[in-house]
Amino acid sequence: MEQRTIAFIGAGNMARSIIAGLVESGYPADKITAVNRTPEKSAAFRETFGTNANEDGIESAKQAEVVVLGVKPQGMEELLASMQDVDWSNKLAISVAAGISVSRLSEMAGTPLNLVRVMPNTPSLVGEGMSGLYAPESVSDADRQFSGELLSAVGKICWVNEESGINGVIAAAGSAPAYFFLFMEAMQKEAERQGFDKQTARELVQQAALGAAKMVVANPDIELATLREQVTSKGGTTAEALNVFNNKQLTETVSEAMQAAVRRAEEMESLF
Ligand SMILES: NC(=O)C1=CN([C@@H]2O[C@H](COP(=O)(O)OP(=O)(O)OC[C@H]3O[C@@H](n4cnc5c(N)ncnc54)[C@H](O)[C@@H]3O)[C@@H](O)[C@H]2O)C=CC1
Ligand SMILES: O=C(O)[C@@H]1CCC=N1
Repeated sequence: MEQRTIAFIGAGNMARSIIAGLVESGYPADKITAVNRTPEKSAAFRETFGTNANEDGIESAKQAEVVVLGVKPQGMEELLASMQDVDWSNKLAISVAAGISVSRLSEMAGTPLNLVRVMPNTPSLVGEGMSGLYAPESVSDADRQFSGELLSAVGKICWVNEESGINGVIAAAGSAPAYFFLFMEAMQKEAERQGFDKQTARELVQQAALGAAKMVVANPDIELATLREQVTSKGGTTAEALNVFNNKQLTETVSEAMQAAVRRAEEMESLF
């Protein structure tokens, strides 16, 4: 892929996941700058990943060809307002923030940004990210291609044609690792209750999750329902467990949870 200088401003959990995946994929660490207000946090990027790192978002943005805005949505307005001296005209900006539109980000910057919105997720850390991207028509093919390749270096990508599609990506992928972690946490707890030590309980659960995910990936032509049925012997144990999930309306609960994530993203659009 093309190698441009990239500054990650607000290098926290999400930016760290992308940076780790990028460096692991062979992107030159010296083309990456991680900026965090806390010196210990920025130093950790230098030490762990060999990237440049500092606490000066404005200077780093000025020097970079690509600026990834990685702060929390609550901090975005303050960050962009502090960057009035940055000449955005020849830069590609990438925002990973939930709930802030392209037009709102430009308003915060006080100038029309050449901006791609990305909704990544933390498995980017291990090269298994899933990112949704949205670019307004004004973004060039070269910048679209670069953004797509950047996120492809840390996982899979999909483009959405409407900006509202980003909120759907949040519900199905951005927030989704947390759903699976919660499910696994609950399973680990119960396995411990049933007598396994913590480490064994975790191994039982994580390996089952990994195996299930790998089976899904390895069998794109087999419906998820069929994979489920293959585990479920008539009159057996799985059927009993699934009955409990169905009686407690797991499917409806999952829908409600995903809808709540979308609603919150929409709400944030009016807050920030
Ligand atoms: N954590 C996740 O799984 C995902 C997060 N996102 C988005 O990523 C963004 C960041 O989220 P996290 O990484 O979880 O938050 P975080 O709190 O871990 O990272 C943000 C970092 O920015 C630093 N920071 C704040 N203001 C700064 C400034 N003016 N200059 C330099 N550094 C500054 C903070 O010290 C913090 O370390 C959010 O907008 C969120 O919507 C998107 C997809 C997934
Ligand atoms: O919880 C959040 O708002 C962010 C966006 C997707 C994952 N984390």
